[in-house]
Amino acid sequence: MRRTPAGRRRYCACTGSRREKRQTGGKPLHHADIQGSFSLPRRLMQTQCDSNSTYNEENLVHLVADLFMTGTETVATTLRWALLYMVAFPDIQGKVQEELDAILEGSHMINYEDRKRLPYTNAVIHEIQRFGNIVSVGVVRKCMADIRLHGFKVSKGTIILPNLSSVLYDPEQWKSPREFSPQHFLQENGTFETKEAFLPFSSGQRACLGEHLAKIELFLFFSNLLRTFSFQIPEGECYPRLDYVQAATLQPYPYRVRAVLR
Ligand code: HEM
Repeated sequence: MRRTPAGRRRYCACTGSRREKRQTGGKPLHHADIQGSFSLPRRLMQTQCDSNSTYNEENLVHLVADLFMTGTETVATTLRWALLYMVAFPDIQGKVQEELDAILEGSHMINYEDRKRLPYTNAVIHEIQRFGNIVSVGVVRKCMADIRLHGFKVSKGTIILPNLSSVLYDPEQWKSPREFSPQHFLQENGTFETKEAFLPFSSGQRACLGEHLAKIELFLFFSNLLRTFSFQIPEGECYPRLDYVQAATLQPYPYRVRAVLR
């Protein structure tokens, strides 16, 4: 937030009552006056006077904070589950590495398109997300109107929590929902297939905005890590816990891992 030397925020006076306004000799500042004194992004300056625009400094700050929070915690937590499952199920880790070695040429820099040539690796990443189920109860939403949903009346103002675990662990959708099994995403001939019930990013109009970015990040980090290192339980350490700690997302218990250069 930009401040004047006196420490007060400076906004264009024509942006509406919610905005703090600085008076100069009794006259409110107009955005044209502010423009010269500090630099808001040009586009933001243009929308300051448009009361219908939601593109303003306050929203921008919230959006950037959202992106940092939703964009870092989620992928990092999924990768922590990924390494945990790889040390817990070394045979699956071995099969991923076999596939990476067989398909990718030595000096090839992995890119997202490569997932199409790596069905087993892709299936393992999907299973990590399904089994890890990090956003088990989705983001809190509020119903904006009286509606009927599958015969149920939902009143305006009702708080709704989408239960994503109910689909990710649905026994009617998955052969062995409580087991870590990449086969959930593989056809009999080894071809990758996703499922409608694979909804770690939720669905509908307010589904995760970062889904595509998250998928790219997960694929690139996971495949590069497994191509370079083998992950093991350090000598003398117990088999790691696979249950979760409840936080904003479902987290693995802290664990130590040994990364051996391949
Ligand atoms: C493994 C990674 C991720 C998972 C599992 C995940 C999951 C979710 C879920 C379940 C929601 C709630 C959707 C709903 O309420 O129906 C959500 C919302 C959101 N996610 Fe993600 N997310 C991930 C990564 C990211 C990344 C990388 C970004 C951005 C860089 C991001 C940005 C957002 C935003 C902005 C929303 C709010 C969307 C809205 O309210 O319209 N997410 N995410």
